[in-house]
Amino acid sequence: DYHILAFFARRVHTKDGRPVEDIAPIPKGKTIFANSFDLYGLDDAGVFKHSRKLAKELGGSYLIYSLGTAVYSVIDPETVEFVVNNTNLITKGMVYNFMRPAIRTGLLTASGQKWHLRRKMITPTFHFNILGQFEEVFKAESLKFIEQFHDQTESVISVTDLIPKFTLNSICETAMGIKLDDMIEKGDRYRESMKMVEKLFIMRVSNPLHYNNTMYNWLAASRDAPYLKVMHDFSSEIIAKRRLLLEDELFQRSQDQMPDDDIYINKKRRFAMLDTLICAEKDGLIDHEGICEEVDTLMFGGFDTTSMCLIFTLMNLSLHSEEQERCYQEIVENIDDDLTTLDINQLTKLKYMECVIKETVRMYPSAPVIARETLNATELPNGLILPVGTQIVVQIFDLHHNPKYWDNPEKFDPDRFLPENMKDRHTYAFIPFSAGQRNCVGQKYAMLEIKTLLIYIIKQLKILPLFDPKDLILHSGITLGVKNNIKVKLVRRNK
Ligand code: HEM
Repeated sequence: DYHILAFFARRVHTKDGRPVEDIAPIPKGKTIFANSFDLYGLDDAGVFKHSRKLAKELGGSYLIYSLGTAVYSVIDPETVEFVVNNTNLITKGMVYNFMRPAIRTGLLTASGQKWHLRRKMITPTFHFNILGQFEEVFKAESLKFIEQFHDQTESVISVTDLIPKFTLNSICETAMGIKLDDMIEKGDRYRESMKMVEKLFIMRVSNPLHYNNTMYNWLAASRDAPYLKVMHDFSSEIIAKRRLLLEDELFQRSQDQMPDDDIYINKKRRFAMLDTLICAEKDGLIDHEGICEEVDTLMFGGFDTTSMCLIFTLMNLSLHSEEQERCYQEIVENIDDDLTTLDINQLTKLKYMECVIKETVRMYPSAPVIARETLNATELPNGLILPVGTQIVVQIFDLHHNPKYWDNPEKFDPDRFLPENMKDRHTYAFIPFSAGQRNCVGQKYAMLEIKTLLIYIIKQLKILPLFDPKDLILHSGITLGVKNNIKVKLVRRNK
C-alpha cells in the first residue's frame, strides 16, 4: 500500500530475497504518498537540513519512494565507487531537468551520444598548456582583487560579496575571452539572477506538483522567466562579442598569411574556450544553440562552484590562524617574491595549501549532491536491485561528513589530506569533483584559480575572523549556498 500511494513506484528488491530494509532503511514519509511531499513547504535551508537529518538518523545509504520513483541516497564510498565508475550509469538524474531552463542541455546535463561528443570537444580546452595561459588571467584578476585594499593597512571585506565578482571575471576572460570591464553592471545582474534561479530550482525540487514540465510551464515558468532572460542575454552578448573578436583575429591572420590551425598554439595570443566552439561550428560539429548551451554550462560550472570554495577557504583560514601561518610559510619558501613569474609549476609545490583547500571542499562541497538515473535494472554491490528509472543520489555532503570514514567530521583539519593520513581511507570517501567518466572537467582549472588568489592574499595580508561559524546557515541550490554575509578583516603583513 505504502508504495502504491507513492504513485505506483517500481520497487527495489534484493538479490537474495532479504527484506530491502535489512540493507537500506526506508524512512517513513510525512504523508500517505510515501516520501513524495517530504520537502513540500521547505525553503532552501530547510531542504538542506532535511537531507542532513536523514543521513544522521539513518547512518547509512537509504531509500525513499517519491512520485512513481525509487530514490536511493548514497553516503557510503563502496556504492559511490560502483556508481561513478559504471558506464551504464552516466545518465544524469531527473532533477537535472530542473536546471535545463537555466543552463540548457550542455555538458553537465546532457546524456548519451550528445554528451560523448561534447565531452570530446571540450576536454582539450582544459589542456595543461592552455591552463598555463589562463594562469596569466588568474594572476591579473588576483592582483586587481588585492589592489582594492592597497592603500589601507586594514580593511573589512565581505567575501560573499567580493569573491563571486572575481570568479565571474575570471571565467569570462579565460573561457569566453571577454573582459567584463565594460559590462560590470550586467555582470552584477547576472550574478543576482543566478542566485535567484538557484532558489527557484530548489522551490521546484520541493514541490512535486512542478516536477512535470507541462505543469511547471503552466504554473511557474512565467515567474522564473525574467531571471532566465537576464542570464541568457548576458551569455548571448558574450558570444556575440567573442564572435566579432575572433573574426578580427582570423582576418588579421589571413593578412599576415598565417594558417588558422596555428591559432591555438600561438603563444602571444590568449586562447578562449569559446573559440573552440565557434571554430567547431564552422566545421558543422555544433550549431549556435549548442554554443549557447555550453557557454551557459561553463559559465555556471566555472563561477559559482569556485566562488563557494574560495569563500569557505577564506572563512576557514580566518578562523584558523595556525593553518594560515603554515600556508604563509609555504608561500615564502616556494614562491618567488616577484609574482609576475608565478606559473603552474610553482603552484604544484604548495602541498599544504592544497590540503587546506581539500579540507574546505570536504566540509563544504560546492556540489553537495549529484544524481544518476538507472536505464536498466541495476544490481548494487550491497545486493540491492534497483529497477529501471531509479534515481541514485550521491549525497557528497553526507559522504564527506560520514563519521565512519572521517574522525570528528565537523573539525577543520587539513592534515587529514597528508599522504600518511590518507592511505587507510577509502578513495571514494572524498569526491568533491565527482569521479569516473562524468567527473568535473574544470577540476584543475578550479585548483589553479583558487590557489592563485590565495597566494596573492596570504602573501600580503593576514586574514582575521569576523564571523562565528556557529551562525553559519547553509542552504541547497544547484550548488551549496550560504545565507550569511561572511566578513573577514584583512591586515597588511609587516615586510
Ligand atoms: C571548486 C570548484 C568545482 C567543484 C567542486 C566542481 C564539482 C563538480 C562535480 C561534483 C561535477 C559532477 C557533476 C555531476 O555528476 O552531475 C562537476 C562536473 C562538471 N564541472 Fe565542475 N566543479 C568545480 C569547478 C568547475 C569549473 C571551474 C568548471 C569550468 C570551467 C567546471 C565545469 C564542469 C562541467 C562542464 C561539468 C560536467 C562534466 C560532465 O558531465 O561531463 N567545474 N563539477
